Amino acid sequence: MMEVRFQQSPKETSQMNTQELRSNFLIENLMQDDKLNLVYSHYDRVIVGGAKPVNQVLKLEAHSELRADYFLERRELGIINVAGAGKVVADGVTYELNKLECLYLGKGVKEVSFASVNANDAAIFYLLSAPAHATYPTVKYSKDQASGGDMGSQATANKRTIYRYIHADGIQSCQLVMGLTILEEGSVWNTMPSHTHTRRMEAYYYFDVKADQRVFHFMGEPTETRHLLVANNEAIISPPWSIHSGCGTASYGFIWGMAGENYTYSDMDPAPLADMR
Ligand SMILES: O=C[C@H](O)[C@@H](O)CC(=O)C(=O)O
Ligand SMILES: [Zn+2]
Repeated sequence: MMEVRFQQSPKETSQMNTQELRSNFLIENLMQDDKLNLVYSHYDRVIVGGAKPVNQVLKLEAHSELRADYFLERRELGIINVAGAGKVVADGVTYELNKLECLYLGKGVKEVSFASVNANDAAIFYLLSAPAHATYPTVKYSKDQASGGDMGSQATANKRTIYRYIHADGIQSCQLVMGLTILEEGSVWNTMPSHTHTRRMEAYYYFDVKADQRVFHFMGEPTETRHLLVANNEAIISPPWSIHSGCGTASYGFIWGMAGENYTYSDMDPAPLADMR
């Protein structure tokens, strides 16, 4: 199933109540047993998806909205598994994907399916897709192959490691940039000080959030911040003009991904705390 979400202006967003914010920017129920769910965002035409195969093999279908013969006819796809051992089959080739391994599939791959190795320890695949106009090769990366970077400090409760998988110095793509961030135990803040990049939208997917914990995710223009209460395995569509930053009630991990004008991970416009409201 695929849901389509259109864009919202900064002004419109500033007038939304909690439920309106949630239904526009939060993706609940992304990961459901034996389902492949997709949300098509009109911000840079990025598709956020989730596949949780338990007893079944799940196929990536071309939804009619794409008017394409197959999903990756004019798109590229990044896949990261956040749970038990899994398998992705792409045009007959099987790729085993363990927790926090990433697979990039380029434009032109016709058949894609997802399966778990053990039904009682199912894989959970997070998917992020953007339009593509050239084919880059299929590449798999483990977490160790990703270029890492330690950020933040214990004193500001944001000691974390950033793993970049799909980016200029890693797996090559047309426009997709993708990786993940792991917070150290006791660290709860991500992306603080926060930033915007009006040249690229961003999608967040929070994982390893304990069942009784939550992340307060902050969004909005730097001078009009709002928040969303986020539980495990939920995703967020972050408009290009919005900050994206979160504070958990315990540590967690999240997958970030971007698409849009440029391909420069470090291109960020800082939103200094003193200027934020
Ligand atoms: O544009 C980059 C993204 O917002 C994230 O990579 C930031 C992040 O993972 C972090 O600071 O924890
Ligand atoms: Zn960002």
